[in-house]
Amino acid sequence: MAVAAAAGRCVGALPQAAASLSFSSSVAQTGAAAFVPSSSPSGRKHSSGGPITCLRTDSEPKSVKERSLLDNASNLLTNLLSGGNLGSMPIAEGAVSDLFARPLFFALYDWFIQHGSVYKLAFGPKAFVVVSDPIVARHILRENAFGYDKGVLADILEPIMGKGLIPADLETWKVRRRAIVPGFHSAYLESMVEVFNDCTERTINKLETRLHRAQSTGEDLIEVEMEAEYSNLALDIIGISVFNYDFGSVTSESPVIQAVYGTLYEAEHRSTFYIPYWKFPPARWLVPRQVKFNADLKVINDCLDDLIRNARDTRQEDDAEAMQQRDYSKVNDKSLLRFLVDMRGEEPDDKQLRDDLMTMLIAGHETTAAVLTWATYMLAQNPDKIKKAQDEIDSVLGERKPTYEDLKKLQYVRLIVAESLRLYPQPPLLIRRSLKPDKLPGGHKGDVNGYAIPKGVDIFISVYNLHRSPYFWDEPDKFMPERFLKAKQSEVDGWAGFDPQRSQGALYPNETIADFAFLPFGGGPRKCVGDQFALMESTIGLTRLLQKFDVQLKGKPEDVELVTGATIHTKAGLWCKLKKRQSVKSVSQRNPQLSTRRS
Ligand code: HEM
Repeated sequence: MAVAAAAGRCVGALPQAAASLSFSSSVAQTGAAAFVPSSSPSGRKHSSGGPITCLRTDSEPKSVKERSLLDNASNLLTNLLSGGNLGSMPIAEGAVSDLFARPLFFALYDWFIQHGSVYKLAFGPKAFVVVSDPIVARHILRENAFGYDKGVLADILEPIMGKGLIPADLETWKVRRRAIVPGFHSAYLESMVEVFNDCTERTINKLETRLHRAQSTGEDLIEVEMEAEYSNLALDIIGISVFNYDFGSVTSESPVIQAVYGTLYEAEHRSTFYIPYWKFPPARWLVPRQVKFNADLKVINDCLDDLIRNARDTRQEDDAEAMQQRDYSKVNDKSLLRFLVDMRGEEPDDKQLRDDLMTMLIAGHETTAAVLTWATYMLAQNPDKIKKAQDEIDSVLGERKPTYEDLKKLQYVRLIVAESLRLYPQPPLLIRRSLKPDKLPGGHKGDVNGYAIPKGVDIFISVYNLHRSPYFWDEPDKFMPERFLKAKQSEVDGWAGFDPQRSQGALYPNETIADFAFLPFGGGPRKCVGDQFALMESTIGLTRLLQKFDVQLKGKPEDVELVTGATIHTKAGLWCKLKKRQSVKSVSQRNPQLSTRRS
C-alpha cells in the first residue's frame, strides 16, 4: 500500500483560499504543523557529503519595500492587538505573502538567523514566540515545564486523542503518565526486540521475494517506495506492541488500516489548515472529508473497544513491580494494553484507555516511519556511511538477527538514527502556551535581562532550528553520525556543551548529553515515553535493511520534495533502488579497524 501517496498527504504549502480568508488564526493553526524548510534559506548552502535536499523554493523573503498592503496591515494589527513588543524581544515582521510562497519553516530559520534565538512572530493579532535556543528550550521544557501546556496542539488533537498524554490537561496527564511510564520497563523493551525483528522480517521477506522475481527476469535490482514500506512496518509494530493487534499491513490491507491512515491524514490536515471549520458542528455531516473522518474514527474506536473489552475480560490484576518482574518470554500477550489493564490501583475507564492507545498509535507510528525514511535518504547519498554501517553489522551480527544485547553494540547504526533525527526532527516544532506570566532567559546573544512573557502566549520551540543552529553545531547541515562521539566544549554562557560522558550507556545522545541542543524526543517531564522503544525499533529496521541490501536513490536527491504535517515526510514517497548485498564477510575478513576499535 503506497501509504503516503494513497493518503494524498497534505503539503506544507497552505491552501490559497483559506489563506486569503483568515490570516490571523492561521499561524496558530499552522503552528501545529511542522513547517518545512526546503532548500537553502537565505542562500544558505546545505551540504551533506551529498546535497541535503529539501523543497524547492521559488521565492526569497520579501524586503520591507516589497511588502503588500496585506503584509503591512497584518503587522500593524499584530502590534495593536497583541500589545506590540514583548519587552525587548526582537520582532520578525515577515511579509504575510512570504508564507504562501514558500513553506513557513524557511522563514522561521531565516528569522532565527536575522533576529536571534528568541523572537516574536508579528503575524496577525496574536503573539507567537519562536525559540531556537537550548537555554530557553531547557527553561520551558524542564525548569518551568508546568508553567506551560500544549496550547494549539491540544486544540487540534483533542478530537482524535481525547485525553491521551499528548493533548491532556495537566491533571489528567499526571495520572496517566504515572500509569503509562512503568509499562515501558526493561523486560517489556527487551521482549519487544522479537516483535521488531518479526515485523521487520516480513518487510525483508517481501522485498527479497520481489528481488528474486526480478532476478528471474534478468534484473539485478528493484525499485521500492521506502516511505510506504516503513509506514506499514511501523504500524504493524505499534499495533502488536501497544495493543496486541496485528494489522498485518506489510502484507495486506484492511478497513482498519485504511481507517488508521485516514485518521492520520486528517490529523495532519487539521494541523496544516487555517480555519478550524471542523469545530462547526454541521461540518460533521456536510463536509465529505469530515464525514469520512468520523467514519474512520468509528472503525478504529470499535476495534480498540473490542481489544479493551477483551483485555478486561481476561484481567489478571497485579502490582506494577510484580508485572515488571514477569518472565516475558513466557507471557503470551506482552502488550502495553495488557499492562495498563492488569495494573492494580489504576482503574482508567474505557474512554481513557482508548485515548491512551490512540495517542500511542499516532505518536509512535509516523515518527518512526519518518526517521527511517530520512535515514535511508541520507544514507543513499552517502555510500561511505552505508559501508561503515554494514561493516559494523557484519562484525556484530554476521547474518543473524539482532538481540537486545546486540543493540548496544550497533553504535554506528544508532548514531545514524540520531543524526537523521537531528537533520529531520519529528516533530520539527514543539508547541506550548504559557499558563501564567513567565520570564524567559535571553539565551545566546539575547537580552541578558531575559524576556517577560504574559499568560496565554503561544510558543514554538523550533527543534529544526536548534538542531541546525550554527552556534551549537559544527557543519550543522552535514550528515555526520560520527559527530556524536566527540565532546564539544561550550563557548556559550549558560550552555554546558555536548558531552557523551554525561549519560554513559545511553542508547542515543539525549538532551542531558547535549544540554538541550539536541531534542529528538523532547525533554523535561513531557518527554517522549517511547524514546527507547523507537530507537530500538528504528535501529533494528535499518540494520536488517542494510544487512540484506545496498541502497541507492532512484532519482536525484533534490527531486525528493519535503512536506510536513506533524512530521516531515516526502511529497511523493522515497523511491530507492535496492540490490542484494554480496554475502556477508566471514568473521576473519571483518574490517580490522572496526574490530580493533571495538576491542
Ligand atoms: C522516532 C520516533 C519518535 C519520535 C521522534 C518521538 C518524538 C516525540 C517528541 C519530540 C515528544 C515530545 C512532544 C512535546 O514535548 O510536545 C514525544 C512525546 C510523546 N511520544 Fe514520542 N516519539 C517517537 C516515538 C514514540 C513511540 C514509539 C511512542 C509510543 C509507543 C511515543 C509516544 C509518545 C507519547 C505518549 C508522548 C507524549 C508524552 C507526554 O506528554 O507525556 N513516541 N515524542
